[in-house]
Amino acid sequence: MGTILDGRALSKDLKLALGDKVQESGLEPKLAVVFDPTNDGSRLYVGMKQRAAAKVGIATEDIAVDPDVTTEAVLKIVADLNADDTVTGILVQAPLPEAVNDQEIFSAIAPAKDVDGLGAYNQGMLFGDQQGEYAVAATPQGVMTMLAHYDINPYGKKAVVVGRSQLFGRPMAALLNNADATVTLAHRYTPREMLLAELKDADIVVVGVGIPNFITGDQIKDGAVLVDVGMNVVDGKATGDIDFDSAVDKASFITPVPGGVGPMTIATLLENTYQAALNQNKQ
Ligand SMILES: NC(=O)C1=CN([C@@H]2O[C@H](COP(=O)(O)OP(=O)(O)OC[C@H]3O[C@@H](n4cnc5c(N)ncnc54)[C@H](OP(=O)(O)O)[C@@H]3O)[C@@H](O)[C@H]2O)C=CC1
Ligand SMILES: Nc1nc(=O)c2c([nH]1)NC[C@@H]1CN(c3ccc(C(=O)N[C@@H](CCC(=O)O)C(=O)O)cc3)C=[N+]21
Repeated sequence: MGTILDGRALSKDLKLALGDKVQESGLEPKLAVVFDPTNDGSRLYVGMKQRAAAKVGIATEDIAVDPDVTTEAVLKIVADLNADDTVTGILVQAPLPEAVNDQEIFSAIAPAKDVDGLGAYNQGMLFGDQQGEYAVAATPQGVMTMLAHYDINPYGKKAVVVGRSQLFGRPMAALLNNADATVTLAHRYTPREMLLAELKDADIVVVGVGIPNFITGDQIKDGAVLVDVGMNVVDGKATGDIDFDSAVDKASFITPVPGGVGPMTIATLLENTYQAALNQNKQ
């Protein structure tokens, strides 16, 4: 049976250490969270992020947008937060209402306050594998932290990332590439046979498409590392994109859902928020 990559336990340790760092720093980080309160997922995840922030000494301020809000109105909200010196980090929880172009909003966040690393500046730094201080998207960065914790080194490995969103797949592929894996980035238009051939050959598979049990044990190589980013609700329960029961015996390592990538995302967001406050204080 594969070893469980226990994101919940690791995130607890990270948050404990972070709480100490925040306290010792004397900083007062404040994270502004812009979100659509009519989206059930956003309400749930924003609530989780705020409770976790409070525990490590990071203040939050929520800014709920109206369902009929325009891109212009959200750009104004972001501009005001950029100009507010008491706000050290800004998180725009995706998705915002239909009419809003999320990517345009991410890129309007001042790079130093873009704690989710989703704006063009921070993503550009990541894609160029640039040196220096910049925030990396919390979900893929959390996955890398988890791999490192379990001594899983992507160097020289074949990695397949399924899903290519700005939030997950694109930065995930960039991080694995920067770590010297050979990376395939699959998506909706990857022919089924091509995807299956890639999966059979992959040492590391990271999946986030939003389809319950999209990947099954028979599709993967013996001893593969499986990371499940998917977060679906099936019969009221959090369910991933990997069919855990059929995959666990073939994998060398596997993340559970819940308790895998999700908690790592939150811990990483908080670390990014502390780091942003620290960097702003240096200037
Ligand atoms: N645990 C966590 O911390 C997080 C979990 N999530 C979860 O991860 C999942 C994906 O989220 P997100 O990236 O934001 O979602 P998006 O809807 O933005 O992206 C979904 C991606 O999956 C691809 N896709 C859809 N269908 C298929 C298919 N049949 N075969 C291959 N690829 C396919 C899409 O391809 P195309 O680009 O061609 O349309 C797209 O790139 C969701 O379940 C979400 O809840 C997301 C972020 C954080
Ligand atoms: N700008 C932005 N940044 C994000 O990071 C972002 C986003 N927008 N939009 C939506 C997705 C989704 N997401 C999750 C984070 C944690 C859990 C999480 O902790 N899940 C628990 C389970 C929760 C449950 O039981 O339902 C777990 O996996 O153990 C889930 C999902 C962050 N996202």
